[in-house]
This record gives sequence, C-alpha cells and structure tokens, in this order.
Amino acid sequence: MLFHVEMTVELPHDLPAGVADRLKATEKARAEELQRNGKWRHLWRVAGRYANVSIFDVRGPGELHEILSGLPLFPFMKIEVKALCRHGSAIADDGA
Ligand SMILES: O=C(O)CC1=CCC(=O)O1
Repeated sequence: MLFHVEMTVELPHDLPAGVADRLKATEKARAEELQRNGKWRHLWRVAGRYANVSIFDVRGPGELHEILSGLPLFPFMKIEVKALCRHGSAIADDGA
C-alpha cells in the first residue's frame, strides 16, 4: 500500500545543538536504509519549511506506524498521513 506522509519537524529551541545534530544524523541513516529497502519510495523537502513530503510503500497502516514511530525525530514531528490508491486515469504502473 502507498501512503502520502507529510512530516513537519519541530525541534525544541533549547535542545542542545549536539543532541539535534546526532538526531538528524541517525534520522538520515534510517531514512537512507528505508529508501534502499524500498519502503520509503520518495522523500521531498517542502520548499521553505523544515518539512518533507514522502511516499511510503508498506504492507499497511500497521507497518507504516511501526516505521514512523521508530524514526529518531518522531518525538519532534507532526505527521499527517493519507492512504493512496490507484487513479483510474493514471498511465504509470508504479505499484499503487
Ligand atoms: O528533514 C526532515 O524533513 C526530516 C527527515 C526525514 C528523513 C531525514 O533524513 O530527515
């Protein structure tokens, strides 16, 4: 199943820079791993915001929740999820 996920990162202003840098580095490593194994299909920066729009390809909402709640930045993100299904006029066969 494909899901559209928008993640907005809100790090506390008083979070020490070293802690923030470590969180961002571990988040990046996990995001790269999930992209390599095909679960995190697209990762786009929302221009002008500390936010991303992503497409996940997972078995269902349970797996998506497991992945999202395990992200290092999860405690500092607002997340909106939309389930996707194939549009009848779409010509691309991209697994939806
Ligand atoms: O920067 C973000 O939008 C949060 C994030 C997701 C994957 C990653 O490396 O950073």
